[in-house]
Amino acid sequence: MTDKLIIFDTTLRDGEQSPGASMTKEEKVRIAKALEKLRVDVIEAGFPVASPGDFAAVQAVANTIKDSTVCGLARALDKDIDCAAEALKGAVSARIHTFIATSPVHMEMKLHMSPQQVLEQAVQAVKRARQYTDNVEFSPEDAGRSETDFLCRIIEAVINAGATTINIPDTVGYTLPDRFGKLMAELRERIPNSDRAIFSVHCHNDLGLAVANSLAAVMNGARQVECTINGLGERAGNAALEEVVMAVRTRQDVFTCHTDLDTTQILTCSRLVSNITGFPVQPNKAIVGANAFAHESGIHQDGVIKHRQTYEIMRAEEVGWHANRMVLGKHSGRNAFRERLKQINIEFESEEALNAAFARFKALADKKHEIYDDDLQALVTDTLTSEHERIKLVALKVCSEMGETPCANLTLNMDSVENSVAAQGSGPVDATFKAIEALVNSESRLLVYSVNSVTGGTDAQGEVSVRLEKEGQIVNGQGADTDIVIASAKAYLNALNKMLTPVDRKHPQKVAAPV
Ligand SMILES: CC(=O)SCCNC(=O)CCNC(=O)[C@H](O)C(C)(C)COP(=O)(O)OP(=O)(O)OC[C@H]1O[C@@H](n2cnc3c(N)ncnc32)[C@H](O)[C@@H]1OP(=O)(O)O
Ligand SMILES: CC(C)C(=O)C(=O)O
Repeated sequence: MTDKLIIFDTTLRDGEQSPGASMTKEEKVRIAKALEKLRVDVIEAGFPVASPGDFAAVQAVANTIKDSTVCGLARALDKDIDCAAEALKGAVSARIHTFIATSPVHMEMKLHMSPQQVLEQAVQAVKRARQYTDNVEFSPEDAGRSETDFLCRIIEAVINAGATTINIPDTVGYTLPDRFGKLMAELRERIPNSDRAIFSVHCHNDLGLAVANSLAAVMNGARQVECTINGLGERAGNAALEEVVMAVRTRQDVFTCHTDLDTTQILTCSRLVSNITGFPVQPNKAIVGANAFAHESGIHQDGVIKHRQTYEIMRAEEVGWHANRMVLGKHSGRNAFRERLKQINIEFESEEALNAAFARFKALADKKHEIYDDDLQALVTDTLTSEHERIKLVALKVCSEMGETPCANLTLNMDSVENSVAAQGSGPVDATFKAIEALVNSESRLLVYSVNSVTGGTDAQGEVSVRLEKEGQIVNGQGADTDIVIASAKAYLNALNKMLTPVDRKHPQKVAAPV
């Protein structure tokens, strides 16, 4: 039996630091539940001292999750640590993660502290955290640019103070795999009490090396990897969980460790995170991109038909894809629909939820020849997110003709009252958004608008993402339909519904209520 590699997911903390990826408490809990089902070992749920909203989110995750350890981040300050401990009180298994920067540039220019002061503050922080839990992680921030001698001194001291996990972050994505691997080996070898802690790694992707650096560290003894779903994270992101996990699983000839993850849940997690944050997954993204297991050219197809391993190093099913083409169409019934969704790891909590998704499926099958797994994922996500919306799209008709100003005739149901309006715009989507605003009057600003084709062909579903801003509050919305104008209207309304639902947002005072 090989060693266990601990998977520490930080989608809800470092992932959320990605500009525009801010999540509500409810969204964090939904993602945490999916991560628990994926069987990640540790979920870093947030930075409790950052805001009352993040405190509440970490608390909600801690109170919900039973099978994964829930972790909260804290600077090396008493108030941060006390706050994290308070937020984590309800957790079955809790970890406090405290950090302080150790690179010369951070210590001198940011913290204005000497190395000795940093060392003493780190020790004090770990001791404080140990008063609350015996599961304490310490990170020397910017370790990738820190002096190795100082790293050895501070790590030895924090282990003596009670740190049980030592995380080595490449905070700015500066290191190279070979050197980073050697750093991990050297630290483990030189620090006399290194065997009393688990060594971990946390890499950023500024040079596109986050996964490579993480794997180099694992090859040199790291037994925890910090990563995020879809590689979400500050700036260029963190190491992608799906890539790290599948590399270790696929190359068991090289790695002397394994993870306990249920990898078949990877795709579901990826879709959920993409849907909630509004960050689409690029088609050629490893493991979870739409093309990751698609074969397009004749020679490849010929090889795969003769022997799958000619061009496949993993099976699509291992990460939640269904390798075979969908055979669902407009003549399929509810049971086939339910069965197919079960196979791609989607289950419904109620018969009503299934019926709503089935009705959409039938409407889509009338418009589209083939329904792929991607279409089903988009359709179901759309169903799940639209269940509790205050504003619903009832009807939309757009006129777009060369030489004429495009116009949109729109009917919305707002809090059970139907209203209609006509509006003009510079294009059909613009006219639609103007019509929505004429009825809702949210006074929000459109920051981002993007369209993604879910599958190939002119009858593919368009997946639209929008980002709206109002008085500092930013929300993302998604919508999918074979008609991209309707998908756009759905996405805009999805964002407005989030904005207009005044439930426990990070800045509740800024939520616009009037409809
Ligand atoms: C590498 C990483 O990803 S670390 C995590 C980064 N994530 C975040 O910063 C998101 C959450 N952050 C926040 O909400 C805010 O920055 C807060 C609540 C933590 C602090 O807010 P403020 O008190 O207004 O401070 P501000 O953010 O302006 O500056 C950070 C302060 O913390 C200090 N600091 C930074 N890191 C640490 C640390 N690990 N331990 C102790 N102090 C630290 C800085 O030196 C600075 O102190 P100063 O005000 O005396 O100059
Ligand atoms: C808090 C630490 C681990 C971090 O996020 C980083 O250094 O990137």
